[in-house]
Amino acid sequence: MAVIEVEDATFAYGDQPVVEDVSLTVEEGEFLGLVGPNGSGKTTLLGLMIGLRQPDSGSVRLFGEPAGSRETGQRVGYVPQDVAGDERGMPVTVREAVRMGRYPSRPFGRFGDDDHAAVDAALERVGITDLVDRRVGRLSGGQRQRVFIARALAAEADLLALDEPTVGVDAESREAFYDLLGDLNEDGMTIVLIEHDIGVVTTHASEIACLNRELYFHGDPETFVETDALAEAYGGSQSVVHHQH
Ligand SMILES: Nc1ncnc2c1ncn2[C@@H]1O[C@H](COP(=O)(O)OP(=O)(O)OP(=O)(O)O)[C@@H](O)[C@H]1O
Repeated sequence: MAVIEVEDATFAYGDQPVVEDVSLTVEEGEFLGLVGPNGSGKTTLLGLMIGLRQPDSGSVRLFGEPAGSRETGQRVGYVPQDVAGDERGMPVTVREAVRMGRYPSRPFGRFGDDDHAAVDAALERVGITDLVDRRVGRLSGGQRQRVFIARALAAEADLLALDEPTVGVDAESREAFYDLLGDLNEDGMTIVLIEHDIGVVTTHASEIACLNRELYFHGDPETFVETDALAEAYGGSQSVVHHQH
C-alpha cells in the first residue's frame, strides 16, 4: 500500500518556486532517504508529503487520504530540524514529552493502563528508560531525537518523517541513532529521512530521492550511486556532498 503519493506537486514561496512538478510514491515499509543541496526544497517537500503544507498545484495523498487532515496527521511522527530550538527551556520531563504522543486520543487526559503501557514500551524501544525524569531541554541532541521518536511510537505513528535528525550529534551516537531507525524500519515502520550525508542514506535507506527543486532521481541506492543524478542535482559538482565514511 502507498503511504505517500505525491503527484505533480509544485510549491513556491511568493514568486520563488521551491518544489516543481514532483511526483513520487512512498510504499508501506519503505525507508526513503531524501537528499539534495542546501536550499533545494527538501524540508518543503517533506512538509508537503506529510500535509504540513498544501501544494500550489498537484496533489498529495497520505494513507490514501488528502494530506493535511487531522486523522492522517496523527499517524505521522515528525522530527523537525533543530528540535533543540523548540524544546530548549521547556520544563517537561522525558516521560511527559513521550506521554504527549497519547494526548490526541485522550483529550481530557484520562490515561488508562494501555496508555501507560504504550509510553513505557516506547521509552524502552528507543532505549531511554533511564532518562524518564530528566528535562528534555537538558538532554544531548541525540537523546532528544530519541524522545521525539518515542513520542511517535507512543502515538502509534505509522510513518516517521525526520529532517536531518543528527546535525550536531557525535559520530558514535549518530551511528546508534541510524541503527535504531533501521531496526524500526525492519519492524515495519515507514521512514522518510532528510539527510546530508550520502553515506548514511546509501547505507540505511531502501530508496533514495534526490531533489533540487525538481526530482533528479528516485530509485534504489545501488542505482543512485551508479548514475550521475547526484552530480547533476548538485550542479555538476560532488564536492559539496559531505561523505562521512
Ligand atoms: N518560510 C519560508 N519563506 C520563504 N522562503 C523559504 C521559507 N522556507 C524556506 N524558504 C526558501 O525555500 C528554499 C528551499 O528551502 P527548504 O528548507 O525547503 O530547503 P532544504 O533543501 O531543506 O534546505 P537545507 O538543506 O538548507 O535545510 C530555500 O531557498 C529557502 O530559503
